Amino acid sequence: MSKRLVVGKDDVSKWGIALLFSPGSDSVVVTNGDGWHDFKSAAKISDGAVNLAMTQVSVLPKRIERMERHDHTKETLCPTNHSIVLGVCAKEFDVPETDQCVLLEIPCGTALVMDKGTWHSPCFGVSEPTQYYWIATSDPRFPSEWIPLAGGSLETYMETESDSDVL
Ligand SMILES: NC(=O)N[C@@H](O)C(=O)O
Repeated sequence: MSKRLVVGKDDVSKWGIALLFSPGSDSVVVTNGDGWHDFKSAAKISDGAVNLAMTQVSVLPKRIERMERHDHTKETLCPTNHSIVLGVCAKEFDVPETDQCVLLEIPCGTALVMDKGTWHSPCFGVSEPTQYYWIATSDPRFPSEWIPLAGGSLETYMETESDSDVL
């Protein structure tokens, strides 16, 4: 069974940066008002105009067969009401290699800003079907291509023991 790393808790710097929307996190700037708390990313999540998308997904277990990547844009993944999991492979690889892939869990209250070129699968719900937002520059000059994993598919499981509450 592939171990999952948890965004906001574990080191995910091979694939991007974690945003932890919580007081005391270096990844955000906090502003407080009467009945509200802002947690704004300390760094820009993009260097260009972006699109906002929502993807509706089923629950684990899922077998990940293919990944895509974008050399022209970072991509930010934001869970809504349930934690999500995806497979990633570092940008140094020409194709996604199964034995170099890692499963990342993105708990509610966090987001993952993937580096340009990071191989990634879609996300799936850890314990429920859910939906997540993603933010990236969509550019018809760079169409997305889903590439088969070299080395066979990646199995994902519902692992309740690692479902994380990082806030
Ligand atoms: N489904 C999903 O997450 N897609 C995105 O990663 C994308 O870049 O298309």
